[in-house]
Amino acid sequence: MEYALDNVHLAPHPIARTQATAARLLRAGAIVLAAPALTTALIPSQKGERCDHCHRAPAEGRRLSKCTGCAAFWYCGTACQTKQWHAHHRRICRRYNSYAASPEWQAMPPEQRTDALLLSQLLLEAFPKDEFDIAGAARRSDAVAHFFDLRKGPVVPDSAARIPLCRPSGAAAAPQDIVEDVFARFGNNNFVVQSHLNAYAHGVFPLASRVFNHSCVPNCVPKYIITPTELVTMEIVALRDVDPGEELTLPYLDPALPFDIRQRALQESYGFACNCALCTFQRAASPLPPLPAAPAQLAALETRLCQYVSAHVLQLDPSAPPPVSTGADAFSSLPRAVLPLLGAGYLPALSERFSQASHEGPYDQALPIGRVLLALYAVLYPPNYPQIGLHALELAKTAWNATVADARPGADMQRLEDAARHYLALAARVLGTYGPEGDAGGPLEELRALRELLA
Ligand SMILES: C[S@@+](CC[C@H](N)C(=O)[O-])C[C@H]1O[C@@H](n2cnc3c(N)ncnc32)[C@H](O)[C@@H]1O
Repeated sequence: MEYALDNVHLAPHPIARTQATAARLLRAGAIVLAAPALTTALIPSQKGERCDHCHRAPAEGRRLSKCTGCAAFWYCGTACQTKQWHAHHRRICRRYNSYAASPEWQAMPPEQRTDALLLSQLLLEAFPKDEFDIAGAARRSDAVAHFFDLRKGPVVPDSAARIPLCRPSGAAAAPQDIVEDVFARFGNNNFVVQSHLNAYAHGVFPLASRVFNHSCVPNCVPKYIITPTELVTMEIVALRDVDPGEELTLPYLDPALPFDIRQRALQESYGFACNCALCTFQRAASPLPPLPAAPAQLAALETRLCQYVSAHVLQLDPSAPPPVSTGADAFSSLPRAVLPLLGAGYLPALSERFSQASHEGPYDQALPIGRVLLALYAVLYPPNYPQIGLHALELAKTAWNATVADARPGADMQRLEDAARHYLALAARVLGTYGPEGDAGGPLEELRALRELLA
């Protein structure tokens, strides 16, 4: 199989079959590859909220129109409806409601319903005339050819192989071996489609799946471009400058998840043991020492973490000198004393505390919590990872809110404004690298608005 890839070479890989390497110097923010979707399906909570074809949410004052046949698919216009009708919907429109009312469908959890529909659609698109000939289907469409060139995931449990399908009436049912052949590639290849990091659909993007391996210290991330009347496109963005010949990797899961959870998920869903630099570091550090029970001791560890990050990774405060990087990954020279902060439970609890304080106030008190969270993100995520940018934006908004809502005699307005500007500049750098994606508005718009307030 030949791939027309300008920025990427496919080179052999001892375990993962192939790896993508940079064909030339790729700068931070470069779009390494644009991969169109073969098919997508909205998650249940988004049905009726977005167009089932192009995923646009209706503009204010506008409504989506329902398919008059099944009243279960929604479109932003006739162009989208016509495209989806011809792609697959005409064959299942009449069957959809009895399918969705069936006990098998009702028994499925929401994510599995999305995958069941995705599987039904993919079979309809790959075999429009019910001929069920994989070689013939691959000859007709590059995307289908790329899909059948994907690796299968670990063994599919029997129950999952019998996932209920929405089948067209009066047509030959896809043979079970073909259904299983297709479904076996779902768990380790498909993507959760997001807008501003909020999941809203599942999608099959065969070219991206064929090309990129995983790392918990990735140098690229996917983002999703919503275009009227088109299926969503995935763009792979470089997070930093990548030298020619370096492997290009994506995160298959959130690198900030605890080490053992990442390992288990990668083994169960993707069939490999991750040996990236972060996993190697965390494997050597296991088992982690427990978190101290005394609040003062915990606070001392948090201070130590922030000192390390300020000195070597990221300027946490406007008045601090720029960090002196060690040149290695941020976690590799982490002081042993702060290892308890990498334990399961600490990050989610800290994130919850920040979220609560930054929404309810007092905002000034949310800032030190958010600063520790930023330090932890700077250790666990690679530079320019979008979560760092979104969190820096939240910190900037929290500091600005503190200047407005917490205004009181003696409050240090200048310090708060300086903090807001500092976090805003960080957010702009990171989110600027990630670039526009997803729904209109969103973080880049919020950045612009806050910049005007601070001018
Ligand atoms: C989305 S595909 C990636 C493309 C893959 N190289 C190929 O040739 O199709 C996912 C599969 O690639 C392999 N893989 C991806 N990242 C890996 C890694 N870091 N180490 C070992 N295998 C990996 C696993 O077999 C996984 O199920």
